[in-house]
Amino acid sequence: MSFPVSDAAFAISPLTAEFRDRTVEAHFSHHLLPQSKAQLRMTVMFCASCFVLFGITDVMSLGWNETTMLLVACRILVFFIAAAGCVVNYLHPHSVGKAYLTASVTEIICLLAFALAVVSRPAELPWHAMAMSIMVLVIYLYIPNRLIYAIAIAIVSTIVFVIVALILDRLKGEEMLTMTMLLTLANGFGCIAARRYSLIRREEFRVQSVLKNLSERDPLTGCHNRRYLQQELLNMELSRARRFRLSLAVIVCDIDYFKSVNDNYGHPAGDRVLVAFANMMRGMIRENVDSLIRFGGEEFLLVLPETDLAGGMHLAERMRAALSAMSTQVAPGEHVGVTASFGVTAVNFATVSARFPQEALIELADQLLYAAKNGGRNTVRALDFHGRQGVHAPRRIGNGTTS
Ligand SMILES: Nc1nc2c(ncn2[C@@H]2O[C@H](COP(=O)(O)OP(=O)(O)OP(=O)(O)O)[C@@H](O)[C@H]2O)c(=O)[nH]1
Repeated sequence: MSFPVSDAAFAISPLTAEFRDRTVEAHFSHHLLPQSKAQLRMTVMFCASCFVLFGITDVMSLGWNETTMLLVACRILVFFIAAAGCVVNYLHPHSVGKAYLTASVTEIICLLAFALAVVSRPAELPWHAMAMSIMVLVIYLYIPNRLIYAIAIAIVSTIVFVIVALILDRLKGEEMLTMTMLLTLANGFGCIAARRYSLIRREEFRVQSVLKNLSERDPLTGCHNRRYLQQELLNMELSRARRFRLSLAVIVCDIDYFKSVNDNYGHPAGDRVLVAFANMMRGMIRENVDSLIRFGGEEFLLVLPETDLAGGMHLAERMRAALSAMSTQVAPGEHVGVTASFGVTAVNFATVSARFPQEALIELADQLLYAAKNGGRNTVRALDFHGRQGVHAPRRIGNGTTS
């Protein structure tokens, strides 16, 4: 996972202790999902098992009668609801919402069953108050859930418990006050600790994302860098295309006579031209599908999944035409226009079955780029990749000519 990051993207809402930006929050949740699901499974089943085990105290307190049977049945129901939630999460390993739903539903059903035990065994109210404090802490700190859901469930259940205690009228005034204060403290400390935990995990995620971006992206243009292309992206896209027998196109492009831009207008002006070129190309590709890589100084590479040679050529030609019609302001009143040369290749895994090193595809696109440079620049050269190179004469488009 990698996405362009800015400080603003990592702003956290003080109310929810989550990232304000929903996309960043979704990245964060998915990043933690395997760990959260494992923790959810373990904690929910452990809590549900303990809850069933406490059925022994129902039998010891009430004997074996209809109320006891109802309580034990409720405890077993909680266990099965928790288990069903775990199965649902196992079947939907990528769903964050189902993890939160399982946590919340199990907690609510468990608290309802607990309320029944409290009403059925009113003499043990002080013990139930202690159990309630522990349950509140478990909700805040032990079962992974959104903080706002945990707060809502813990506070509402505490209020309901206090109301039930008042109705049962088993405690003296000062006992009632002590119990309410202890439950309030459990909620306060639980909430503060859960909030801190939530903030610390998000800060860790922010640091990790920033480091990942530094290692995978070019700081000037925000494009992915060559390291990311060679170590992750190309291998991943080639494997996917091979698995589903799809086409994959690669475009390599390089600004023509870029040295003269630096020489005539200065290095900062050259930087502006590079950024403008990268932004222009980024605006023309499919978001979250295609990738734009800064391959070298003024050389860029595009990886286009599910794209054949015709599609790659069409895009390269549109980019070539757009760049040659564009000018970049490099100083007040000073504009620079540049052109670029393009090499395009595509491999179709419906027909190519032989394995080849991933560099071979880039090498062919690079050779086509240099053919475009030698052929006069501001041109697109394209050739299908067959697993071997140089089988056909490259097709040349651009400058109004196609052959
Ligand atoms: N401003 C700026 N210039 C860069 C950057 N990276 C590389 N360059 C410059 O890009 C220029 C590349 O020049 P050459 O390799 O000679 O290529 P060219 O002038 O574009 O000529 P052709 O590619 O043959 O059309 C060099 O002057 C590098 O210093 C950068 O990040 N910013």
